[in-house]
Amino acid sequence: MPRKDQAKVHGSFLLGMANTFYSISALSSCDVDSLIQNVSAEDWYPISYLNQLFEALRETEYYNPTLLHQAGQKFVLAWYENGGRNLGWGSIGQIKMQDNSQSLKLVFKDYDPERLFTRLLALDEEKGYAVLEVADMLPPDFTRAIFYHGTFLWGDLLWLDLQTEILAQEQDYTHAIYTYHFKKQDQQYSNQNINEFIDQLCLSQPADISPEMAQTLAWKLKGMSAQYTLEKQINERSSEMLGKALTEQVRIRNHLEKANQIIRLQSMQDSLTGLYNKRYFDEAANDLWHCIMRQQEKITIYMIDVDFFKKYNDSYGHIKGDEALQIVANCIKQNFKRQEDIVARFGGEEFIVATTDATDQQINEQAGNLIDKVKEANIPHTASLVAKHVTITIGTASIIPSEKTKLQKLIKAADKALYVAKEQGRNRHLHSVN
Ligand SMILES: Nc1nc2c(ncn2[C@@H]2O[C@H](COP(=O)(O)OP(=O)(O)OP(=O)(O)O)[C@@H](O)[C@H]2O)c(=O)[nH]1
Repeated sequence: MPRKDQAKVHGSFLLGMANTFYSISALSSCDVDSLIQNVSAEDWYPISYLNQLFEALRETEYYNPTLLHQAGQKFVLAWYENGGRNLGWGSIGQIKMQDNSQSLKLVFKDYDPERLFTRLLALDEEKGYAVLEVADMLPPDFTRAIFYHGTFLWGDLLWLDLQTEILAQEQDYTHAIYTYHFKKQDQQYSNQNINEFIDQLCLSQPADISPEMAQTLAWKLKGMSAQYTLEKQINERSSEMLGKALTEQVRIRNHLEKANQIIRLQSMQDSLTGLYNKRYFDEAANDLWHCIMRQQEKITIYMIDVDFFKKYNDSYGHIKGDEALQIVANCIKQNFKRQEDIVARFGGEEFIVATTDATDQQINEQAGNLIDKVKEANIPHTASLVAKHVTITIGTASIIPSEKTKLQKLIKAADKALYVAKEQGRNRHLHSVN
């Protein structure tokens, strides 16, 4: 008798595990047959050999299903799979066999008697055979693939045959009663007398399921199958709904983001000219003020006012007045293009710019250029008292910010310069000397 962990495997063998179910059940009985023809069940393989074999198998295009290693319930198996190759390992946990001093004991493990029907039809410890009946939802092809026409050593039990009685056929499952025939391993049994033994066994121990029992089982299994189908449907439906909900959530979020962006933009923009509004200017100029204070540079404020704009509105109408303001706003935008320049509509026909222009010359140039740009825009203004086109007046003031000074004071100084420039005749620029 071989040691339990070095048990000898007799005959051919093909084992499929649940996770390889698809590849095996996809084979027809005929395919399984031809595969088994080439199976060579071998003695125990040492693990080092197995490792070598694993490596070799990776290089091989085709190979046959072979039990590479088995110790008790644990096994390692290689098999051919649709032109590819596969290796499996696992254990048989459902039924555990124990060998207690030569006598056979069956221990049912991990069994839910409510779920499956199992019973020992026959057990002869002296002769060493057992017949086990199991009702399951495993399709016969799968079960046959596990035990197909081979002998399988299970503990010290040799599996001999499998008979199937179909109870019910569902869309996904065949509910069946499987009758497993085991015998205690004994070297004296050749393949031939094993077959004789099976014949005897089948004759003497037919699986007897009463019609009532068969009906109860079929009903139970149908219930399980229906529950499974329902769960599957619910899962599919809930994932579909979840998918839709997530898509909707993303859509709403994008929509909200866009809306927020618009609101943010609207809250800082003047709708007529597209320039920043006064509120934004106050915040941004304040930041610039503190930044410039740290760097001890100059900050300059430009106050820009359209001349005789009331007269313009009176002569050309409010809509034309709006258009004129847009053109002037555009000229200002074109004139102050540096990143740190803050250009805003201060209110009405008045605009404000904060820059870091440092020298009087730079300030004069910028203001002069802007006056020229507005002139070049050539917006007719026959009611103006200083030109035939729209003109602007600019007042500027600059300072190196400090804790003692205030931005508002600088704006006031620029506004004062604007006022003085207006007094001096408009269409000009005046820089505050303070
Ligand atoms: N079309 C139009 N007019 C505006 C807008 N905002 C303010 N105004 C007009 O701008 C004019 C400003 O008039 P005033 O403050 O007297 O200034 P002004 O006529 O330009 O005179 P000076 O600045 O002294 O040259 C008013 O008639 C306002 O109605 C606007 O958005 N669109």
